[in-house]
Amino acid sequence: MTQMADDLLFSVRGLTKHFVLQQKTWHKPERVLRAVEDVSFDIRKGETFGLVGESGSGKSTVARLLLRAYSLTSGQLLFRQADNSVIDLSELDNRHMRPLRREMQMIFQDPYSSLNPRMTLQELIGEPMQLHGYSEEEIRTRVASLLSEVGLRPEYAARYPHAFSGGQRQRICIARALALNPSFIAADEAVSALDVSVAAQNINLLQDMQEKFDLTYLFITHDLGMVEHISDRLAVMYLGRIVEMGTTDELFAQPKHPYTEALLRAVPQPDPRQRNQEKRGALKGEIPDATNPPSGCAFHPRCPYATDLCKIERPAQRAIDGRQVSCHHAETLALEGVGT
Ligand SMILES: Nc1ncnc2c1ncn2[C@@H]1O[C@H](COP(=O)(O)OP(=O)(O)OP(=O)(O)O)[C@@H](O)[C@H]1O
Repeated sequence: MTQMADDLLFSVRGLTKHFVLQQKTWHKPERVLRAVEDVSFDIRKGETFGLVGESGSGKSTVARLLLRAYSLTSGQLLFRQADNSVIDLSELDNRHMRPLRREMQMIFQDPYSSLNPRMTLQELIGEPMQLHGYSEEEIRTRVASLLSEVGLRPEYAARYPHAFSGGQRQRICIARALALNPSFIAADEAVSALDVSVAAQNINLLQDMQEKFDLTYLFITHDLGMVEHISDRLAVMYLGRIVEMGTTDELFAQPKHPYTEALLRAVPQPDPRQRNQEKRGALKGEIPDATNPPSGCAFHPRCPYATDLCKIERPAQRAIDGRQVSCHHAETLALEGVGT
């Protein structure tokens, strides 16, 4: 039988996803896009694990791999099922994944496009239950209770999504995600499109739901400011790899990877003394092409601390002060965090 520590929901080892891009001209060789490369982490039961990094760093691909919306190029993906048994999802085909899908759900950034405008809230939230054979009566009762759980009135069930604001539509998505009583929800930029105050309300709702229904979250965002209050632990991704991983408090207070420091610089600071965006370590340039990654450390072309070694040799991931870091100079750099 497959084993993992009792307190874990997911144990991910060597997760890798390459997309083979077909060339338009037949005589050109295929190009391989390394979206996720040798990523390992654990997600503990009941925690919120944050995944941060710029657009294109591979966050959504990791979430889709965890839910097995994509096949893996390689790696191991252990998951604890509702009956407490552990299963390796990496080898399962669609048919064997089907019964497991109810335990894992995803919420996306854009509540406008992820809700079918021609379906009522009753149909939208009830659909997953219908697919799993619930009776009409069970569905009606559960939709009404889910609507009130997410702060919407049960009588809204007959309405269509266009009648609701962006924040309310996101709540409809949350209700739909909760319909089958999952143990795990991946929230992919779930509140990024919302105004700050509406985003904060929906984060509070997610936290309330987590406590009430014993949920474990993977919370994905490009905005470090968003994860500070919701995530227990964080992994920072750059060009398909995790460059730093640790508790949110530690990463914010004292980053050990220059990329984490640079992302922290972009977090708006309420304290005017900390508002200088041009400080040492501010992020310049763009994330490189994942079909042609830089040599050595992939971050070296943008890193203010890069040395010749960084250009040649890719740093291994090492444990430093209880954190996982891949930077040649992590022990010697005195990087700046933000006051928490
Ligand atoms: N289905 C796909 N086919 C080919 N390439 C893909 C596919 N999905 C993602 N990619 C590529 O994989 C890389 C990682 O993308 P991914 O969406 O996982 O990043 P991300 O960090 O979630 O960014 P974003 O927030 O923009 O989605 C990108 O270079 C992207 O273009």
